[in-house]
Amino acid sequence: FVVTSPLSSSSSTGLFSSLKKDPKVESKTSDDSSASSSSVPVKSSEGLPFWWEAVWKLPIMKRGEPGEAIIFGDSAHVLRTNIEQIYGDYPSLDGCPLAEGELGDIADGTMFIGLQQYYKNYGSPYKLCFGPKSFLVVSDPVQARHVLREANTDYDKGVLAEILEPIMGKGLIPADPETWKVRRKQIVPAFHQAWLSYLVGLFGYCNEPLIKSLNDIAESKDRKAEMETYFCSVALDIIGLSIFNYEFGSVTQESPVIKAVYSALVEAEHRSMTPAPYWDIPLANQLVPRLRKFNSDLNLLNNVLDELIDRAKQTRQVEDLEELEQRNYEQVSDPSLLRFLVDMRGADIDNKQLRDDLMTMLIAGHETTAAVLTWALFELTRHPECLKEAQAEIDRVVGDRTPTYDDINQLKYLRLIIAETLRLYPEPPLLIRRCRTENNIPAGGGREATVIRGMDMFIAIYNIHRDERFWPNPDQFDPMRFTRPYSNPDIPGWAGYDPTKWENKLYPNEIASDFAYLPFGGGARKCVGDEFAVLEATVTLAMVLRRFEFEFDSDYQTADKCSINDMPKRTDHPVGMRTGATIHTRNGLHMLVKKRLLE
Ligand code: HEM
Repeated sequence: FVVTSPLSSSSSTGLFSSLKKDPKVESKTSDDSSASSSSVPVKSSEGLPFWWEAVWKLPIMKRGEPGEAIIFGDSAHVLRTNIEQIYGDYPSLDGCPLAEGELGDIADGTMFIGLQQYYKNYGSPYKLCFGPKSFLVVSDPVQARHVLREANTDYDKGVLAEILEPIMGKGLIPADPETWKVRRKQIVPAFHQAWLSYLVGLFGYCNEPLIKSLNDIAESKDRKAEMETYFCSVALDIIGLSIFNYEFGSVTQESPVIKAVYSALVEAEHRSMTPAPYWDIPLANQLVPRLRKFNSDLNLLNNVLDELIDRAKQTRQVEDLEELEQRNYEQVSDPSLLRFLVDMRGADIDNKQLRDDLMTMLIAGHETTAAVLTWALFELTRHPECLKEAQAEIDRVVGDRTPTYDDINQLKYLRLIIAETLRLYPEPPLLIRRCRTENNIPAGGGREATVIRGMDMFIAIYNIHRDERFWPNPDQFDPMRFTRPYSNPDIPGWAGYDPTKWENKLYPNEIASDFAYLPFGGGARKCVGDEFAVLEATVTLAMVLRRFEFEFDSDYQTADKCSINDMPKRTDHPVGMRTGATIHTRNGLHMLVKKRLLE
């Protein structure tokens, strides 16, 4: 979930610098939305000195078997990549061009936008070096499908796992393949239908404090609300109650535990942006004030989770999986996912593993949903016609009731709004992988490439979602696009988008789009909380949009800023975009709130 950007210390000269302007590469304008793999031909290997291929191949011959340390392979690759760059006339034998451009394009906290510009110049995949690291950037559905589904066992979470391990331990996201296999099998059934149906009511309950707070704001003199913060709070309350039966109450109060959650999130984000893992240096955790604070917050959080786990274990009632899946949740005093995991027969999990699972869920399921709610409200406020249609649907289906599971099924337009928001603002915008063994990726709409063992990779979901070869008018907010089929015969191996393939599902998924739409990833490591998240976002939007109207707070729209209707990726945009683990606003979503006049 973390976008790594180990950029800040890399200089723009010297062996390990690769980002400089190349006058030979003609930049397309920033409005171009498709990439052309032919814009930068990969140099031919004909006429090469005999030693070049030997230099390139030598480190590969020395690489060990999957599962062994990969440091050598990785360093060797970087060295080669840098040699390729310095002696620019030699081809890249893995088939990928080396991206060159202004460092500022990706160093300002919006890395995914810089990567999109390189994609327009270089196609997919291209290679990027910063500091002592190099990454392959994949921006093609056929290639993404290959890495995530067909060759998924050849890849692991690499640098992401290294960053998250101190926080999430062996939770599902950073877990090594062996641990992951066991835990995934036990966690997936916990997201069963009876629980999800019950949760819809619980989501409604968690939204009540938000509705009350917005009511108070609407009645106040200035009517101002920073909605991103409110959505973060409601998402935290929902995760707390549904995953481990803990009431954060964060919409209405602050507490040391809530602060500790945010500290963990901020630290995960900070680490993702820091080139040198100084937290691994001996004694750093005792001496660096920032790390001392983080460790004490993490301890606090771990203690809370340990206590909840102990309590759940003390009251353990072992049941078979089938019995658990048929629980009548209306009569259960603790409906949490923790309870399910503890009660499952045969799942005698140690406390540390359970804590890692809970922490992972807390972090993975909180900011992501808050972000989709924030950007949905942002886009709906910019598109009043969509907002009106959504409100008419909510009035018709739900009215003043708390939504039920059946209601969510009928709120199709609202779900399309959520899907379209996730297309434009994927959370996270990049997936991270590391190659465990040499692998060839297919050309798709780009070029074939050989990925060597140890190579780090970004799968740039943001680029795929905003490419007009897969999504016509890609920057346009158009929820109804998911009702129209689309194909593009120019992309070999891409089956196109077929709306009939997600009938009876909650959202248009990666199967219907043949991996051109990946809001929840795809393949074996696909999000386990996808339906949970769509239900949660639909309930929250239904309850909020039924009762309130919003307008942008003009205090944030000053003369020196561009219009609210411009692309939020512009740095002078009043809302703006910034990458952390997810796409945040740069300046907050400042709104004026008004009660809705209902007939
Ligand atoms: C809108 C909300 C959400 C979005 C956009 C989202 C997105 C994603 C994506 C893209 C992945 C794949 C990561 C990868 O392949 O590297 C993922 C994995 C995961 N997500 Fe979500 N997620 C959301 C909500 C949730 C919720 C609510 C939960 C739990 C309650 C959750 C739990 C997880 C877990 C445990 C994984 C790791 C799965 C594995 O590796 O087996 N997510 N999510």
